Amino acid sequence: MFDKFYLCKDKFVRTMPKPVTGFSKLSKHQKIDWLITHYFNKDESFKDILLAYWNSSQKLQQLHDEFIENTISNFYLPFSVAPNFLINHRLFTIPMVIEESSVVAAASNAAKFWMDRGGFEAEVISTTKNGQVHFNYYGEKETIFEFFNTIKPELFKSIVPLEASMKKRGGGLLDMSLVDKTEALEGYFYLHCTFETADAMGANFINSCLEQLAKTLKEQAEKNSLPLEIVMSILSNYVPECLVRARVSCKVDALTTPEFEGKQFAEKFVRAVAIAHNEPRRAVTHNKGIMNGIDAVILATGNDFRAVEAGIHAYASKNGTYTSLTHAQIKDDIFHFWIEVPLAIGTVGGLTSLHPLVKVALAMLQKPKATELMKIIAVAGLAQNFAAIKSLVTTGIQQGHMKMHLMNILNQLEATPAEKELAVNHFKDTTVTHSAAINYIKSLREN
Ligand SMILES: CC(C)(COP(=O)([O-])OP(=O)([O-])OC[C@H]1O[C@@H](n2cnc3c(N)ncnc32)[C@H](O)[C@@H]1OP(=O)([O-])[O-])[C@@H](O)C(=O)NCCC(=O)NCCSC(=O)C[C@@](C)(O)CC(=O)[O-]
Ligand SMILES: NC(=O)C1=CN([C@@H]2O[C@H](COP(=O)(O)OP(=O)(O)OC[C@H]3O[C@@H](n4cnc5c(N)ncnc54)[C@H](O)[C@@H]3O)[C@@H](O)[C@H]2O)C=CC1
Repeated sequence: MFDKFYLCKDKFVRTMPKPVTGFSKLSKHQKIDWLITHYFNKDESFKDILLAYWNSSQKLQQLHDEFIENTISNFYLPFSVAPNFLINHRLFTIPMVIEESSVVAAASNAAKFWMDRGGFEAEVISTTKNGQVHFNYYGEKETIFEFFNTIKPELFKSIVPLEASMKKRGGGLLDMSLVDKTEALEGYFYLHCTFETADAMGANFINSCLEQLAKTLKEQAEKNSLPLEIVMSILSNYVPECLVRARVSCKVDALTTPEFEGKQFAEKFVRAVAIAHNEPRRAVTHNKGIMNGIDAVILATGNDFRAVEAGIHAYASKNGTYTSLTHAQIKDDIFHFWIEVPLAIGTVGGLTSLHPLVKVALAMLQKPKATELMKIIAVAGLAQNFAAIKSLVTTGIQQGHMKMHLMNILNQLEATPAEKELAVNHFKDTTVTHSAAINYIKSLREN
């Protein structure tokens, strides 16, 4: 498999396999064979695994193959649902795609809890996206600002054909301004452009507009003998003007359950959120719990989770310190809990109309507009955070999480269906730990 071994600091190290050219032009089978030869010591069992995940429908498999490049197989994640989400008085079952046990149970648990207490309220605060044309200019500042103001109508005109359809949908380029960043970086300016993109996330639409704007800017600069150099044109995934808020509230007494007293629970809960507001080490984990919900719906609805993640974490740091995305308070004996997150997502475009399971997810959500989906996603994040904090300040996270994780441990131990049934019963009233599960299965097998 490897070309040769060589000695390095008294250890034998295997050399890297040879680089390959033209890999992208090989067929799928050839790509797999190349990998099996060069990385798997010709062990065909790896090939069997890859092939076992191919879809039996050739058409469906080809669709997946063509989503990205150099595809060799499919990587499954569970497609799950969390029912009983009452959002603005409408009941939803939310599709979730995630690998981590207990997330869906937690979302369902929080949904059920709040359904009995009036449900979630959600509102979209704003929907504006943005992008920049970054350029270098080392001349007089006054000249470039004057030039920009003169050619602004020309810039708008240059993208008219590109935005015609988007305009019909109520979207398009909203405005443009010239930003001077020379204090941060010598000679650095950018055109800051704002857009509405209706039901699309809009990345490709915005990028096309920006590239045309850059071209026009360059042409006009040349006409006016202005020494201006375009560096790049790209949308921003920081979208603090594309914001959604979701909230729950109820009387503190209404939080009382057989396990805990409402006032004490609410105070501890508010304290936990305050800790996340004041300590970045906690804030990161707190927000990770929120992203459990958000990412799962983003994935199920075919949206771009990298874009959403990057934007949300930047928003969590907007005041200079990384902090909680959720807020909680008790006012006049009412418990309030809310989230505010930027979400540039789409219900058309991208993968949304291509992946058959995304179609199922969007149909399950009653074919939402992008603004509706923003609300649902924010609610999923809030619910997830509520469930996690509820556990953290009462039973601790491990009790519920490990109860759900038990099946993964049993699968690792290759437990039989009978062993699984016995183990689930055994751990109903006993805390699950990895070693406790191993010992239990061991004891079953010894007897
Ligand atoms: C795990 C639970 C829900 C158990 O909670 P429980 O009270 O033991 O649940 P239950 O068995 O009494 O069932 C009540 C309801 O919970 C849901 N539920 C319950 N079990 C299931 C299941 N198997 N499948 C689907 N739904 C389930 C379901 O809605 C069910 O109602 P029903 O369907 O019976 O009418 C609870 O302990 C919980 O919410 N824990 C929090 C778990 C969590 O947050 N997990 C995320 C992973 S940990 C992490 O990554 C984030 C973290 C924690 O670090 C973030 C942070 O620090 O902030
Ligand atoms: N930095 C980033 O976030 C980047 C993301 N991307 C990718 O771009 C994709 C998203 O870009 P989009 O432009 O949204 O997708 P897209 O390129 O599929 O375009 C969506 C198109 O749908 C049409 N459309 C039909 N009905 C519409 C409606 N009701 N509202 C709005 N548009 C409607 C419009 O022509 C619109 O331009 C994602 O796959 C994302 O991963 C691409 C480049 C960079």
